[in-house]
Amino acid sequence: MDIMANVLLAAGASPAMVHFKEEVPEFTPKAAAVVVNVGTLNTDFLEGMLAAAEAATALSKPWVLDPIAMGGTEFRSQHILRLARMKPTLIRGNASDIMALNGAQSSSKGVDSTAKSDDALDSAKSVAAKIGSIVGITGATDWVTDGSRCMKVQNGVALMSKITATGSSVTALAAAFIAVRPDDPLLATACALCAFGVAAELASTSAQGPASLRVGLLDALHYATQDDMLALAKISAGDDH
Ligand SMILES: Nc1ncnc2c1ncn2[C@@H]1O[C@H](COP(=O)(O)OP(=O)(O)OP(=O)(O)O)[C@@H](O)[C@H]1O
Ligand SMILES: Cc1ncsc1CCO
Ligand SMILES: [Mg+2]
Repeated sequence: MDIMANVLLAAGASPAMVHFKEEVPEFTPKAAAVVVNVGTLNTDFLEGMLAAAEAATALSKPWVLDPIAMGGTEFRSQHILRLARMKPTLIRGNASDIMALNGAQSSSKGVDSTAKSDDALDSAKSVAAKIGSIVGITGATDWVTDGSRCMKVQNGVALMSKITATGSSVTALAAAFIAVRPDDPLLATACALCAFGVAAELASTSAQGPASLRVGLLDALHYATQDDMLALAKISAGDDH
């Protein structure tokens, strides 16, 4: 929650961490987009998540789902599937999460993926087509698909996987980008993944390890210019690996 909220602030968005179901009806109309992140799932959070997903849908607001550790436990899988069937605008996960969401046996190491993002692209396409959501997979290469159209992003540094919740943070950043371009959530998601990866690249030149990369990533998201982004962006259309 800390890094997610700070990533949003550094990038110019305005986070609000609202979990209690009683607050959802009043708060959702004030949000430009809703993030449902099952990272530290419990029954109280779940009630808030279901209410928020319902409220966002009723208000035609974009909402995104981060299916962390899909397949990790029966409880988690059952409720992630229920949330996914509510048709989020975007589902963003790592390769193991997306493959498990498509029905494969979970292959994760805790919350971390043991699969490569390229190997989850078919699962992502299948989930996107079945549910009608945009699906994003992160990893060395990030992919975004709506089931037929695909975009590929090759920014970022490997050390990002040693900072907890960078995935959750980029999911939240994608929600903020979708709030700005609701007409093209696939493009907005690809741009969010790209901007996050470029910020990490800028930060990595002075980082000494995960902790200083985490600090530098927030600084770079705040200070990076449009020229920095355009100079380093590695983003393309199509699904050739
Ligand atoms: N090997 C890599 N090279 C470049 N970037 C990477 C690499 N691995 C992960 N990333 C980047 O790190 C971010 C998080 O991706 P990751 O796939 O680790 O998410 P996740 O496992 O869901 O994260 P978390 O569980 O920590 O929230 C993404 O922006 C992704 O592009
Ligand atoms: C480590 C961890 N455990 C539950 S959520 C989370 C953050 C990244 O997914
Ligand atoms: Mg990870």
